[in-house]
Amino acid sequence: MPNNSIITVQQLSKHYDNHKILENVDIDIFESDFTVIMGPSGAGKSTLLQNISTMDKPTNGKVLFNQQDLTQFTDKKLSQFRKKEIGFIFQSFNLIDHLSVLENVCLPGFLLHSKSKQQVVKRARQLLTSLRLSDQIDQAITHLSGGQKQRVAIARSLINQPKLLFADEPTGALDSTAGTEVLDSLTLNNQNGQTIVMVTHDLKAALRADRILFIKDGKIFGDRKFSPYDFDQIETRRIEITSWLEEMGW
Ligand SMILES: Nc1ncnc2c1ncn2[C@@H]1O[C@H](COP(=O)(O)OP(=O)(O)OP(=O)(O)O)[C@@H](O)[C@H]1O
Repeated sequence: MPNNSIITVQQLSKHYDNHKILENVDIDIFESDFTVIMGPSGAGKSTLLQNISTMDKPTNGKVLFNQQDLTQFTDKKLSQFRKKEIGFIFQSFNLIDHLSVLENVCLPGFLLHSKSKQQVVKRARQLLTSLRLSDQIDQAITHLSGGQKQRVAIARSLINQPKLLFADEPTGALDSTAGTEVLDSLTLNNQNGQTIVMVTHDLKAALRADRILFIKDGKIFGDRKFSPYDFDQIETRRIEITSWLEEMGW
C-alpha cells in the first residue's frame, strides 16, 4: 500500500518560447517517501522540481496539494504556502553571508509569524545541534566549510516543519565526506517522516531514495519503488538501483 499522495501533478507542461521542456507529466508524490529525480543532463529534472515546488509556474497543468491547485494561487498566498509547507535546499546553499548561522536558520521562522521569536530560536538551536553544528551557532557563514553550509541550509529548510522538502543537487558542490554527511542528515529526516524530493546526478545520493523517477526528453520514462535505505544492505541496493538505472539508459 503506497502512502497518501501529498502532491498530485496533472498534465504538467513547461515550454520556453517554442521549446517544450516538459510535456503532459502526471505524477503523485507520496507522503514520507524519499523520491529522487534522475535522468540525463538537460532532460528537465530541475524544471520539474521547480514546477512541482512552486518556484516556477507551469505553462499548462495542475499541481494539487490538499485538493487545491497551487498554480492558481496568488503570489501572496503562494508566498505564505511556501514559508509554511515547503523547505528548499540548493546546490549553492543560498545562505545570507552577512547573517550568522543562527540568524540564517531563524529567518524563515520569523517571516512565518506563527511562533514566538523564542520558540523559533529554540527550534533553530535544536536543529543545529542535531546537525552537529552547535559549535558554529554564532559563526559567520563565510567561516564555514561547504558541508557545514549545506547542513545550515538543511536546518533552515526544516525550521517551519514543512510537509515537503525539495533539494536540487544538494551534494553537487561537496566533496565525498561532506556529501555523505548531508545525505545522512536527509536520510535521518526522512526516517523521521519527512517527505523529500531530490534531483541528483550522484549515484551515492540516489541510493538514499525509496523511489526513483527517471526523466528523459521531458517525460517520466521510469518510476520505480525501492525498499527504504538501509546501510547494512548498501551493496545489494547499489546493484539493484544501478541495474535499473542502466535499463533506463543512464
Ligand atoms: N529559464 C529558462 N529559459 C529557457 N530554457 C530553459 C530555462 N531553464 C531551463 N531551460 C532549458 O530546459 C532544459 C531542461 O533544463 P533543466 O535544468 O531542467 O535540465 P536538467 O535535467 O536539470 O539538467 P542538468 O542535469 O544538466 O542540470 C534545458 O534545455 C535548459 O536549457
